[in-house]
Amino acid sequence: MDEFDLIHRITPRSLSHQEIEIGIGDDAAVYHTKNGYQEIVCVDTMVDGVHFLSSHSTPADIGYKALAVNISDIAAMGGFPKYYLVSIAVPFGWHASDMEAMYEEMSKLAKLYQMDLIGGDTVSTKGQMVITVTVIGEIKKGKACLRSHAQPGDVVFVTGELGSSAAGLSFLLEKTPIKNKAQAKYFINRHKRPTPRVEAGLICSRYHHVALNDISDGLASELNEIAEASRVSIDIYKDLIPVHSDLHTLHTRWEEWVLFGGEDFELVGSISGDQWEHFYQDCSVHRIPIYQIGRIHQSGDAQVFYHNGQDSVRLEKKGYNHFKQDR
Ligand SMILES: Nc1ncnc2c1ncn2[C@@H]1O[C@H](COP(=O)(O)OP(=O)(O)O)[C@@H](O)[C@H]1O
Ligand SMILES: Cc1ncc(C[n+]2csc(CCOP(=O)(O)OP(=O)(O)O)c2C)c(N)n1
Ligand SMILES: [Mg+2]
Ligand SMILES: [Mg+2]
Ligand SMILES: [Mg+2]
Repeated sequence: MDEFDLIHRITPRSLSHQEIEIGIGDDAAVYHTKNGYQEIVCVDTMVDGVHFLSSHSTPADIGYKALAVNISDIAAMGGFPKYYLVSIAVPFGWHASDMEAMYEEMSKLAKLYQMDLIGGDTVSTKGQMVITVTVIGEIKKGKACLRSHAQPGDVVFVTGELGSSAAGLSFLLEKTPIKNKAQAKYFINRHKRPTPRVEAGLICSRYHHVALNDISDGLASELNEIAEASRVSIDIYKDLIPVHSDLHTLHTRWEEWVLFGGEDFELVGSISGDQWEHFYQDCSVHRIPIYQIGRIHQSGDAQVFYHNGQDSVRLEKKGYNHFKQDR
């Protein structure tokens, strides 16, 4: 595999955005920015053995998820994605065809949002595959949905079922036995191919002072981030959290998947009570699932409470933590 040949092969033949002056092919990309908009930039890295297993995921799966998780971070700001850059450390065993399959899948996902690949970096590694994707998006000035926007009285919501990605991972890692192949396939797909909630994020950005976060590390962790950034407390109710109807049949510890599993890439956030009904209808019209799961409360210290019938427990900021895994 030749590096320059590879770059040539992955260079897009056409671009969706006229604002690009220089894409792939020079020392850096150059594009024009629009008046009245702000740019949003994020980057997330995925590592073989930590974020995926190359023995269980195809290059296409890996490429898809590396881009999707970054689009999800743009969605979690209420923005829309425009450009992406891909940096890869390629293990010696990989073939040009693997790389092409990976880029092809990213390009398919990018097309759904008219995103353009404008650069990246390619290196070899004696170690594991590492892929880092940067996404640049846009949002109307002052409309970003910040973690610090939650206010006492707000309704807390999520955009879809939680725990399904963790269930899929559990099947993949053979921690949960597969009894029904079609069922396992559904959950594994939720894990490998999350759909970033771009449209939901865009709707959120049209309302006043919405707080948002995407669920990568787990509901408990993301809610604690909102509580800390907004200096509020949060109450959520077990019975209101949307989960797949089969989830509880898969494992006795399914509730841990819901609260701490992560990688569902749904959005969790809050909106004022007086906007809630209108917002809910707006989402319904656009066929975006939205569920109220709790309320924001005034508080001196930022805490998250999980109510289960008579019981209520404090949800700690635990979930996926890179430096607290068994190594
Ligand atoms: N190594 C790093 N250097 C600088 N900033 C970082 C680094 N790692 C994370 N951040 C920043 O810390 C914040 C939280 O990161 P992270 O938890 O990865 O966000 P997310 O879960 O939305 O991907 C983000 O603003 C991110 O840009
Ligand atoms: C092989 C494997 N083991 C464990 C996991 C679970 N896992 C890995 S990283 C992660 C959290 C999300 O990744 P992170 O890099 O923290 O994303 P960010 O919060 O920055 O978006 C989870 C739940 C996985 N996806 N694959
Ligand atoms: Mg991150
Ligand atoms: Mg995020
Ligand atoms: Mg992220």
